[in-house]
Amino acid sequence: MQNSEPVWDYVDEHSADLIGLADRVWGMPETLYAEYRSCAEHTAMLREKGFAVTEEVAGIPTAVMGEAGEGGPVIAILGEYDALPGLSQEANIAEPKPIEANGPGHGCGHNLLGSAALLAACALKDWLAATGTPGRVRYYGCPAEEGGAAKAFMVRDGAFDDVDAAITWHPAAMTGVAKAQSLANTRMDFEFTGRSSHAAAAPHLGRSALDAAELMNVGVQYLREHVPQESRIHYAYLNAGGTAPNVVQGKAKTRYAIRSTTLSGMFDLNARVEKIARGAAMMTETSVDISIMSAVSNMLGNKPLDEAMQKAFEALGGIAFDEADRKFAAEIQKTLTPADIAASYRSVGLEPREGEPLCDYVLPLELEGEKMMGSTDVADVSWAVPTVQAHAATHAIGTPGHSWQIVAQGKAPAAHKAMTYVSKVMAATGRMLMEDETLMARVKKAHAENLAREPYVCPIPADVKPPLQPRPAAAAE
Ligand SMILES: Nc1ccc(C(=O)N[C@@H](CCC(=O)O)C(=O)O)cc1
Repeated sequence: MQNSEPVWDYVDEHSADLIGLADRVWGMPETLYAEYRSCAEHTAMLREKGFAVTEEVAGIPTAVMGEAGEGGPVIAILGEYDALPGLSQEANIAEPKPIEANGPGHGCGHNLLGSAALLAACALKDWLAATGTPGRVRYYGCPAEEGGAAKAFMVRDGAFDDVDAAITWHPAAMTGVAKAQSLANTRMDFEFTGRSSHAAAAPHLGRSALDAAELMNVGVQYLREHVPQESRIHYAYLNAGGTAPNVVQGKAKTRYAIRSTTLSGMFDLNARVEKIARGAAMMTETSVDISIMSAVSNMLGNKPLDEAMQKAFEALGGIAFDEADRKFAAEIQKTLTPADIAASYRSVGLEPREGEPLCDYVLPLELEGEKMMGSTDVADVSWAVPTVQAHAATHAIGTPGHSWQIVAQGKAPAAHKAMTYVSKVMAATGRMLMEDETLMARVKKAHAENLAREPYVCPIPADVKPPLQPRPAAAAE
């Protein structure tokens, strides 16, 4: 049973347009600061819906902001539209089939994320206008969540300085308020420089940068025993020096992701990994250049905001999937292992169940699941302003993140239902914040208490700029 809520009709009025946007963005997957076409689509939609548009937020060409309303509190709704490399996949089939070999794909559902956020902003805009309520709603189109920390750069640039609270969501297997838990994460690059030489004729004259990179990795393997349990350290080779074994490699480059449950813990860990890199350079008589590519904080929670959003979820009830939705989700589940399916339940604190392809209920707020060990740049917004995040079931229970199965389900009717649904949850939460001054006061008090415990230090050094990508020729005017 759905109780009535003044903003929901406005969501329904705009939902067809925004579902169209989600499907178009699905079809033009763009990664890490190259989201020129997706951002242009979001910008055009903001204009069509009558928002005042600010382009290139924080100097990032693929970030956009739209505002509507006057006076009152400022509520930010955060959207994303970046895709992932290597996950190209056709829609609405339950077998792996890339559209373009090794091409990008929406493997984290950000085509839905951005569109549903913009839909919620449209509904709040109409409601503000219809009721004459003082208040402003902003849609922030944020690029490069996957590794680019765009929101952290936007926070650093002051993009949220006059915002009172932020609302967002993420596509998921289960529906409910997202627990405020994520790891702070620094992406640090290590470029070793040695001296190349003939590996057989004059090895004694060479100094191997590849050896240095490998010794650093070995050093970090030993470090793992002596770090707090919930740390994560992983790496990729950006340059292994070349393909010729008869060359002493003069250059090698790795990228590390260094993660911890707290900001201060991450800063400690960063310093320890840096020491190992310098040790490896010393051992091999090479030099190392260390730079931070991007970094995000851990997520801060806000109990009064979580409780307000839970009310919106409960007023709305679960997502009304139909038999066709369940049938396709069941087909997808056949491509998953029992462990995949059990993991979805355990992550939210439920015992695994059989014969349930889609989540059509709302999780209770008290349910304690497993800690989320990933990272997100929403966390930096959560330090800047009180922030709440919803999860809505856009895909079959058990679907792993960053998989072809997410892409395949990314413009299915079930995903569209979840998108409209979660827009209603976000719009209702925003409406409560705009109307209820005592709620806003409690939300702000909880936020101030969080910051009093540990102040925010931007995890990105002052001299590091976002790794922007040039505008592709095809997208130029
Ligand atoms: N609700 C979610 C938010 C983020 C992610 C995620 O996979 N994030 C990436 C990138 C995170 C980052 O910005 O450091 C990661 O953890 O590696 C997954 C679910």
